[in-house]
Amino acid sequence: MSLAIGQIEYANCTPIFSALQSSFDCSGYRFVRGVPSHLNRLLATGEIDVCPSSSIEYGKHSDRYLILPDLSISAVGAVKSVFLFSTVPIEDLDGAVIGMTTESDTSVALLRIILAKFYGFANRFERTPLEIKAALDQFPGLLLIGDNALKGRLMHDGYRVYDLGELWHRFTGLPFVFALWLVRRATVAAFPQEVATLSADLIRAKLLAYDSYPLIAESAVERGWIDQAMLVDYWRTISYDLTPRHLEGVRRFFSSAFELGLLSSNPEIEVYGGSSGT
Ligand SMILES: C=C(O[C@@H]1C=C(C(=O)O)C=C[C@H]1O)C(=O)O
Repeated sequence: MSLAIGQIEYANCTPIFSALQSSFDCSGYRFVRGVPSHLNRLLATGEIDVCPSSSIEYGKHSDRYLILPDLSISAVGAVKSVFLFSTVPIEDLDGAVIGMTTESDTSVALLRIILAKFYGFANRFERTPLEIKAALDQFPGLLLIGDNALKGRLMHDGYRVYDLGELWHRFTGLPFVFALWLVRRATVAAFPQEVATLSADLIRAKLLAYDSYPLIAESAVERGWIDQAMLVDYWRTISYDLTPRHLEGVRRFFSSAFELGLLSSNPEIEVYGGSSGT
């Protein structure tokens, strides 16, 4: 038996996976790479067991998952990789059709919440696989996440750029949790010891990574397109923790998504190991 672990192929996941794979026994794991929206589907159908998943995936199928403790991909303010790029000021986007990446599930919901609830706008949204320039020829606004957002910022300077982590924080004062580490309840029942070991090792890997960003960045694959100092700065911007305050952010996000009809229920938060995080 091996646990199938989803591995998001973005720079934000490099530190924890590189620490896990270099310092812990991974012989019992199979790593499945992909973008978040694809991995969310594999987790929902049981093709993988554990994954740093779009946080809204927990809200959609909370009956299937538990949340691994002390882990997330979050930001307290700017996140530096979830951007609304636009050709006009955000204040002028009321009524516009906004393009959105096909790779995200959480940030697309966050953008809807920000524009509808915080700005009071009525927009339509269209998923698009187009690259940034072609998309912004067609739409006045475009949501990108992960490496495409980082690259978009580095390689194009003619657009306005709004950081969704920063907008969320400005309007709520709370951290925003983009990803939660989710484990299938069925996997916990079938392989309790393996899940306990993985959960503990991931927390240790996170702490190891916190102490070794410059070293990890030296040989990271992302160095082909981003320099070491920027990569380290990006990782230091992200919060990989899951504190009670982060969980407050998750609850606010879920209740807003529920109010807008983006979730069919407002789920209870259940953390693996029994804590509700409060
Ligand atoms: C901060 C980020 O967090 C992510 C955003 C996700 C989403 O929008 O669904 C999912 C996983 C994370 O990779 C990012 O990708 O830039």
